[in-house]
Amino acid sequence: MNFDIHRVNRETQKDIQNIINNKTKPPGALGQLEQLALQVALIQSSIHIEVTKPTALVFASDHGIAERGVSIASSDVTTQMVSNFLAGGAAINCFCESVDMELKVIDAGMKKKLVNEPNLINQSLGQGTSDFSLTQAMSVATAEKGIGLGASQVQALINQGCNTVALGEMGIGNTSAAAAMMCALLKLPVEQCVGRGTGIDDQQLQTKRQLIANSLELHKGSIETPLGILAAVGGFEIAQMTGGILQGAQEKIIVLIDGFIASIAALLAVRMYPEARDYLVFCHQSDELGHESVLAELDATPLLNLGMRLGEGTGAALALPLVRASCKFFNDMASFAEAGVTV
Ligand SMILES: Cc1cc2ncn([C@H]3O[C@H](COP(=O)(O)O)[C@@H](O)[C@H]3O)c2cc1C
Ligand SMILES: O=C(O)c1cccnc1
Repeated sequence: MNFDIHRVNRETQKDIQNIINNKTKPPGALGQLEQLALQVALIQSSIHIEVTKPTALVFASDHGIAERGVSIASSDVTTQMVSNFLAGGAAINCFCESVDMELKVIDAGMKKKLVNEPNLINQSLGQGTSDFSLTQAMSVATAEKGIGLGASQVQALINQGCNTVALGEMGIGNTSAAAAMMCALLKLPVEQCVGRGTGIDDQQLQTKRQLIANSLELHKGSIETPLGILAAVGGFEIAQMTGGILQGAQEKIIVLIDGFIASIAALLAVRMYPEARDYLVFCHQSDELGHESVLAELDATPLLNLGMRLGEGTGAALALPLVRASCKFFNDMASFAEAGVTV
């Protein structure tokens, strides 16, 4: 799967910055919203910026490593939560509704299938990954297929007029996969990457760290490339989120990145195509250990820090009003000249 991703054109950056500086406020007084407006204006290459048909894609899949007691929940909960999403009862449903964002749920490879659910998009890569403490989570071919499937899902949204996509996930055990990927991508020890996920106790955390350290040793021959890392210790939902991010960047839309797991997909995408970074908006800082370092690596200052650690795309949905507010002030706030304000 090849992407044709270009950085934003920065020739107009000075003009855009001038527009922002001439708004009726002290220079820089809108803080991060000013950088956000600049980023969106560069992405859209326009001085009228907007959010159209914003959509959250939640990719759900299971993880063989979940059999090892690395989560407070069993893999069954992945499918149960997907039923909850489809019934409108989860946090992501509430937040999408409250910010007027469309929500789509994708089976990226759940262990337990759901039948007769017309609103569940089937892009299953299998019934969960293999246990990466024993073998590769998936083949390289499957990892590539996942990237392609995620990309096609985002392209379908773009075709319908969406210019802002949020990537979310549901997958019991996926903080183990994401943390293992983080160790491999950043060459950091487990103590700095592996956290408590859903809230495991000290004993489980020790088990999780040991398992991941041993797994990285097992896979050391195949974790030299981003794709190799995804195949060895990643997840089906992480593969599809990565593809979605890359397609969004290729098509120059706003890509909203949620918490720890989505940020690992973003890190992987940026390692594959550094140009993709320009299109990513980092929405919140999760309380999951490791997220802060991943954000620092990506030179990202998240918009929100609410002490959340949920995933599902919840942090991304909550940041959408800030993106809209940035567009609004950029388009409609009076300049000093227009308002006759002299400073
Ligand atoms: C009821 C419930 C709802 C969730 N919604 C998101 N997650 C989050 O927790 C999981 C990752 O944590 P770990 O690696 O510890 O399993 C993912 O499914 C993630 O989306 C949930 C987890 C649970 C239990
Ligand atoms: O930040 C996240 O994405 C996260 C953290 C803990 C559990 N699930 C998701």
